[in-house]
Amino acid sequence: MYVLEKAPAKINLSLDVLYKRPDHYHEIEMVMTTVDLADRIELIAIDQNTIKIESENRFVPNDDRNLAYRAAKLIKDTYGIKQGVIIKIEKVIPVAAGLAGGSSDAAATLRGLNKLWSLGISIEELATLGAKIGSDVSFCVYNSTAVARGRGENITELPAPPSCWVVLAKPRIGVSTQSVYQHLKLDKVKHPDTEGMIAAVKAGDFDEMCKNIGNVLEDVTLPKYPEVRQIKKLMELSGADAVLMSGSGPTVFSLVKQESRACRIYNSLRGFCEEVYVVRMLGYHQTLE
Ligand SMILES: C[C@@](CO)(OP(=O)(O)O)[C@H](O)COP(=O)(O)OP(=O)(O)OC[C@H]1O[C@@H](n2ccc(N)nc2=O)[C@H](O)[C@@H]1O
Ligand SMILES: Nc1ncnc2c1ncn2[C@@H]1O[C@H](COP(=O)(O)OP(=O)(O)O)[C@@H](O)[C@H]1O
Repeated sequence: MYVLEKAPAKINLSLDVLYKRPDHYHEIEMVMTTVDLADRIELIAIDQNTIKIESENRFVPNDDRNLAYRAAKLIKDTYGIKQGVIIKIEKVIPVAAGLAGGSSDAAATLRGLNKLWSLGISIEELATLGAKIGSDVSFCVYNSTAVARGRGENITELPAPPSCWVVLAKPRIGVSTQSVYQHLKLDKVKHPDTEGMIAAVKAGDFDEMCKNIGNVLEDVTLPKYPEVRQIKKLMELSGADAVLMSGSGPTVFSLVKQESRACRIYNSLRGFCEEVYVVRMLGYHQTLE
């Protein structure tokens, strides 16, 4: 018996930080969606009561540090499951990129094991479990478009945004999410209009969506890593409708209506950046059933 799950990357259309909380997390408000750049997760039932991770990507741990391993352990411990599983991860999403690849693998594992072991857990319950693994996992469980509040685990779903091309470019640097949050000067940031973004998504208004795009974490990552700023500039000059850094970075994405422009941005970035992708905006949950 096996189950296949698609684990798409997320992008933050808007990301606002409201205040620092006593538990050292930040209270945030973000509009998030998914793009068609996805890891493939295969879950294979085995008789032995163990969890085994198989991945060929050298940046992905294949032990209990893997977020997919943690997801399987959590579901086994919570529901007293004595069966085991092999989790094969075919990595497509760049690692430590601000695209929540690890969180999406964990979420796909939660959804997939719910099917493999016929547990009948609701999506809300899976999202609550996911929050124990990381702040972005709850959103990734829904795997659609949503406003995320709290530390990221409080999810209100939205309709899929108007579809468009998304060009993603990741420079060869790693960014620590924790450090970016730590260095944020909240008294200095320009807050994005979250309500404006929500209204644009609900109305399916691409131009308004582009106007309301914003991410306060750029204030930390852009000055520290000039290559991220350069990628933004290059995308803007190449005709993107909107350009933003995803999450804490370093990936930058463009939203583009016209395919020919998406190709132009891709080509101008390829000479500068190794990891560049042109994909469609997804924004809704896809299954094989
Ligand atoms: C910035 C965002 C935006 O979507 O994404 P990424 O850039 O990581 O993709 C998220 O908020 C990241 O979510 P995630 O990567 O799951 O974070 P976690 O593992 O829970 O936390 C990593 C660290 O980030 C900080 N953190 C995270 C979330 C939050 N609301 N406030 C915080 O201050 C904390 O210092 C925490 O120790
Ligand atoms: N399944 C996984 N895929 C990718 N990274 C993982 C996974 N499990 C654990 N990690 C670890 O999580 C860290 C953050 O990875 P990732 O989720 O790709 O980035 P981000 O939080 O920037 O979106 C990586 O440094 C990696 O070592």
